[in-house]
Amino acid sequence: MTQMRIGGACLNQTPIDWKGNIDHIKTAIDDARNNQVELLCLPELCITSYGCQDLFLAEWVLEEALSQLLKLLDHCYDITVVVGLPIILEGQTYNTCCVIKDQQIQGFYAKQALANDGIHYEKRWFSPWPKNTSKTISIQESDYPIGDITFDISGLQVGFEICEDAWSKDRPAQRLKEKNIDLILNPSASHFSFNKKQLRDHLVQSSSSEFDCYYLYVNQLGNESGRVVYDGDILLAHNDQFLLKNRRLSFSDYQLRYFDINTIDPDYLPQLDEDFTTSNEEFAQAGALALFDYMQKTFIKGYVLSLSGGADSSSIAILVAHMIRVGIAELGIHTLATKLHIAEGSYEANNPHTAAEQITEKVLFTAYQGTDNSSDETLASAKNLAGSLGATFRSWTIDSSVEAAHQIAEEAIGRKLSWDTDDIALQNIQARTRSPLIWMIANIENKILLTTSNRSEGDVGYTTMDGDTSGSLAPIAGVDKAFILQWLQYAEKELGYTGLQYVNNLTPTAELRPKAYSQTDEDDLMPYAIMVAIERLAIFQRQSPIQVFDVLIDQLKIDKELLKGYITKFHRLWSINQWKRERLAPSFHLDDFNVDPKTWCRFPIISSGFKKELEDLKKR
Ligand SMILES: Nc1ncnc2c1ncn2[C@@H]1O[C@H](COP(=O)(O)OP(=O)(O)OC[C@H]2O[C@@H]([n+]3cccc(C(=O)O)c3)[C@H](O)[C@@H]2O)[C@@H](O)[C@H]1O
Ligand SMILES: Nc1ncnc2c1ncn2[C@@H]1O[C@H](COP(=O)(O)OP(=O)(O)OP(=O)(O)O)[C@@H](O)[C@H]1O
Ligand SMILES: NC(=O)CC[C@H](N)C(=O)O
Repeated sequence: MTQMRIGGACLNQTPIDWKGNIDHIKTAIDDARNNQVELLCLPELCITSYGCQDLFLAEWVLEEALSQLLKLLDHCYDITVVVGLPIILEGQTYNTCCVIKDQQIQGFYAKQALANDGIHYEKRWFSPWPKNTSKTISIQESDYPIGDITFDISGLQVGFEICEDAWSKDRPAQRLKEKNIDLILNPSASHFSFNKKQLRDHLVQSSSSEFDCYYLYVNQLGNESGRVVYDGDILLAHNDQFLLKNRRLSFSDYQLRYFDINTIDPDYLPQLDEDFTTSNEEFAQAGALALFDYMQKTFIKGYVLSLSGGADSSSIAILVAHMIRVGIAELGIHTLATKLHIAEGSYEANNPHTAAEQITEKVLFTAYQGTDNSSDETLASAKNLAGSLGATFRSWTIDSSVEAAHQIAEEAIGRKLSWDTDDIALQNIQARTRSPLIWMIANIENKILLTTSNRSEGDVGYTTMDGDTSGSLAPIAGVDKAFILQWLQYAEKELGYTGLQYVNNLTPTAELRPKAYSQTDEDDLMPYAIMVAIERLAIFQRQSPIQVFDVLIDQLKIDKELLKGYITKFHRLWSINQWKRERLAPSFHLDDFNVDPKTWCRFPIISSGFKKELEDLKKR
């Protein structure tokens, strides 16, 4: 029974940031060595970073990755390190991890099952390694084994699964069991989505008993390349028991956890950190982390937000403020400020509460842009919320610009505009008039304009293109409106953002029609709860309109014709608005699906719009 201190380190990497990535790797190795860790596992593809996309098709990237690996060897003294990188062999690129023991390469395990569903497109870049085979790769005149291989590390028999390998039916672990492997290492890049942690936990725990081994799982961390957040799990299990479990979604560059396996010390206890459990907790932390990494990695000076006092824009203001507050709590004031490029001396270094407000004022610029159709309630809501967070807040009206646009358009078309004939155009010009002003502030302040699009709006195109869609990052476009509404209640009551009390008492409205029309989103569309139910079946579960109807007629207990109307409206609006989804700003993947064509959901821009299927539904 080989006793050994084994460890895992999650890393927050960035595509082709060679220096930054290697620095994180070296720091984690030093930390591990200083703590007498003998075997350290790092995440999948951590030299290049996982999200390099088509850069993996560029030969120079593969060459540079190998050259970085070779430069890293010297640093791997008195320790065994598992480090991930792409490797090219006989014209094929493989997703591998390299085992380095005391500065010497021992070989490369190559991934067999490539992740190619949901947000993953690995088959575009990599070839799957055929099971039960291995080859030799020559690097600088030395030969190393590569493929479906295992390693003897100081008497410990070690095998691998790289991320998707473990999620596939024909798992390498089944064959590793036959080889009496002691330890399976799983370097991963497994993206965050609500409640997915439970799947990972189950995978690691059950693998340890099913394959009768220690199972160590190490995930990538943070918003690596713009859209996707990685949880940074470090999990170790044996005999169905967890021995290591860290708190996910850390703001640190890396986290290290280690454990002495096969120890004879009966008092040596599992080290299990408290973690986020609910989707509400996860949304707050993952959203804040995604914005934090976006800001620190792009070197921008902060965020600009057109703040209406309604649910969508307010939820984004909270996420930005939360980024600063949890960042201070985890990293301390100075480190958080440094990472956000905030000058020392511009905040109180010893008072977290005051510093949070001072940093929020610098990072977040908000503006209320009223029209005749805006209400006192939304203005008060926006002002109070911004004030409670310490954000910069300005208020102005856009009526004169809207009026000027009316006059020019009326002259151009030779008639007066009216709400009876030009409803949508008159709504859209207001949303569009807000856009140039708030973009201008973003330009002046060198900040990113956040767009407030949510997933429900994306479904049905309930948003003005180049108006309220304006912006270069859409933090909440991955979640539906019903989720946002209930999350705001949670944020007020559980996270202590009491400035939300006004927001939480408003009914969602675009405030684009004159007040006499008393416009609400749900009157324009349908109840959000119904839209979310239709969306889940039609988009996530890929059911036909009739299949959606058959499920919901039992579930919702609403009038048959009314339900048919909602389903028809959803599909009609979904189809004609694909072009809009193609133009939404990049968003974070947070739920188990999204409607962003660049990640989870592809749909034709031109289609029949479910013509036959909706006619069939009518006859149901
Ligand atoms: N297939 C296609 N491919 C490419 N482009 C296409 C297209 N079909 C129409 N278009 C173009 O798109 C234009 C229509 O799109 P767009 O101008 O965005 O406007 P549209 O989608 O017609 O209207 C915007 C909707 O969003 C609602 N809204 C707006 C703003 C804020 C809020 C809120 O909740 O606060 C709600 C508003 O009440 C209205 O129902 C057409 O005039 C046409 O030029
Ligand atoms: N009076 C306003 N001042 C500033 N921005 C506004 C104003 N009205 C609308 N906007 C911008 O347009 C976006 C779209 O409006 P929308 O109504 O969809 O969102 P919301 O107002 O944040 O939430 P809700 O839909 O719950 O009212 C807002 O999020 C905001 O960015
Ligand atoms: N990198 C991967 O192989 C990821 C795929 C895996 N199914 C996950 O999401 O965790």
